[in-house]
Amino acid sequence: MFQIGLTGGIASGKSTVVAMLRQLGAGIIDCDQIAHDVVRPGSEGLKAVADAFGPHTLCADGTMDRAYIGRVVFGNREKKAQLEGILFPLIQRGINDTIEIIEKNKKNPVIFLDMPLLFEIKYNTYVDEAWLVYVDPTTQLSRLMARNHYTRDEAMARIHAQLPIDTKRSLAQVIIDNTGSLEDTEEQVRYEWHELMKRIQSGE
Ligand SMILES: CC(C)(COP(=O)(O)OP(=O)(O)OC[C@H]1O[C@@H](n2cnc3c(N)ncnc32)[C@H](O)[C@@H]1O)[C@@H](O)C(=O)NCCC(=O)NCCS
Ligand SMILES: Nc1ncnc2c1ncn2[C@@H]1O[C@H](COP(=O)(O)OP(=O)(O)OP(=O)(O)O)[C@@H](O)[C@H]1O
Repeated sequence: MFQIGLTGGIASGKSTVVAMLRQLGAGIIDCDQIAHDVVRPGSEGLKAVADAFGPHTLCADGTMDRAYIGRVVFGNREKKAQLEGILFPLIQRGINDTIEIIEKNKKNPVIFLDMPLLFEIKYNTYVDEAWLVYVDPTTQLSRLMARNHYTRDEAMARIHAQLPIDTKRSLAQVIIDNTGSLEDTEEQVRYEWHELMKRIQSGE
């Protein structure tokens, strides 16, 4: 089944575009959601993170203190690599399981993997196409700060934890520019979806 890696910078609008693609009939794999699932309370993933990052990893209710871990890893290359070393294999297993389920259902002509780190972990070599949700850096910063109530420094630490958006632009086959209005983005998504259906039907 045709697989597309959908990526972008943090707060570029991946979830927003994914909602539009789901409406059009795409199968979706949300890697952020899988990353949350693998550290659910009582999971092997959360135990491994707590063993590595100490007692502050856990909130009183047994869930992972995401804000604490975020403060530790964003802006610290070694700590981020340590967390990724624990979670990536578990996330990969979750992706494979989900692809199997979607392919068995045979309801979707194409699967979009919503993967923030598609290019960072070179996963683009495993998919048929890479689509980028682009947003200009100024708009990205203001949307991230508004959505997560981060300070400018907190937002920048997260933006700089990924490849520069222009590097991602050079690696993508399709670019959806989400800088403008949601209506403008929706028009681009519809156009690219219909172009994709033509490519799949012609067997390109
Ligand atoms: C560090 C954590 C705990 C912070 O949790 P928090 O709830 O604040 O953020 P959330 O998980 O919603 O991620 C928000 C955005 O941060 C960015 N981000 C997440 N992980 C990473 C990473 N390892 N490197 C760079 N950016 C990342 C992505 O753009 C993501 O969409 C969390 O991001 C995490 O567990 N990251 C490691 C797993 C991972 O790499 N997931 C992303 C790819 S699947
Ligand atoms: N075209 C747009 N115009 C105005 N606001 C937008 C637009 N697209 C997205 N947003 C807003 O910007 C924020 C980020 O969008 P979204 O959550 O879809 O990004 P994301 O790439 O999925 O984020 P993350 O990397 O954190 O998962 C949200 O608050 C969303 O409502």
